[in-house]
Amino acid sequence: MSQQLTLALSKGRIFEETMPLLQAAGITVTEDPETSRKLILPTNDPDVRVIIVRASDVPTYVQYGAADFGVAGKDVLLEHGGEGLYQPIDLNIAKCRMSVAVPTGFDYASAVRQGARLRVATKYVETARQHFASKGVHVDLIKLYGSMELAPLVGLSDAIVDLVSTGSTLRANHLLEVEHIMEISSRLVVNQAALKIKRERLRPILEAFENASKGR
Ligand SMILES: Nc1ncnc2c1ncn2[C@@H]1O[C@H](COP(=O)(O)OP(=O)(O)OP(=O)(O)O)[C@@H](O)[C@H]1O
Ligand SMILES: O=P(O)(O)OC[C@H]1O[C@H](OP(=O)(O)OP(=O)(O)O)[C@H](O)[C@@H]1O
Repeated sequence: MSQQLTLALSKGRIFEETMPLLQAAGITVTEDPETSRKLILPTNDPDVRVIIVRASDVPTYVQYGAADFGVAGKDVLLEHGGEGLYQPIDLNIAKCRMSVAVPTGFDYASAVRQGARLRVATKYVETARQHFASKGVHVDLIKLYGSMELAPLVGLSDAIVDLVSTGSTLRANHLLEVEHIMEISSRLVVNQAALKIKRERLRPILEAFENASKGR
């Protein structure tokens, strides 16, 4: 009996950057999530389907087995905690870094030296909490769901923890990167039960992903 496989992806850069890896496994998604309103997309393989979810929801769908595997950023996986997930491959896609940034006029180093309590806005509260705790910096974390760069400009926070790639969003908002927290890329995540039950079906796909991502 053939086994159905469900892959969870988010729209945008993860979907786009995963397509060449899927193609290396002989799988083509036959509808475009940017134009289709469908959340379950067919592929050329009748046993493989792709579900479109929010980037931060990918680990949850995979954890509970609603998807057998998915692609999620390290930022998202650290916030989720990784429970129930096997993370075999760094796909080397959607690369960026997580950093602390402040308005250009704010003397972050002095504030930290003086032991000031800083208000930090971020979507990544768990990672930020660990980062500042490891440096002994006192912070009040303010949870946001997007557009972190706005927070210090309107007095919501002194600093932000956000993702940076080209730096153009920071520059456009007169913010300066003052600390590098970690490099970020996206990983393949697999439901632990699916890995056992559907091992034979998953194996060639995981191998193709691994080989294709090595060359990146
Ligand atoms: N500017 C960037 N350059 C490269 N990779 C990035 C960039 N911004 C985010 N990423 C990576 O891509 C992943 C998906 O980002 P995307 O913008 O599609 O979702 P999101 O808006 O962060 O998530 P959600 O919709 O759940 O709020 C992030 O989790 C991160 O790992
Ligand atoms: O350093 P940059 O290249 O400016 O990228 C950084 C921006 O990218 C991400 O946002 P989002 O995914 O909303 O932005 P994007 O789609 O414009 O990259 C992130 O939250 C930053 O705001």
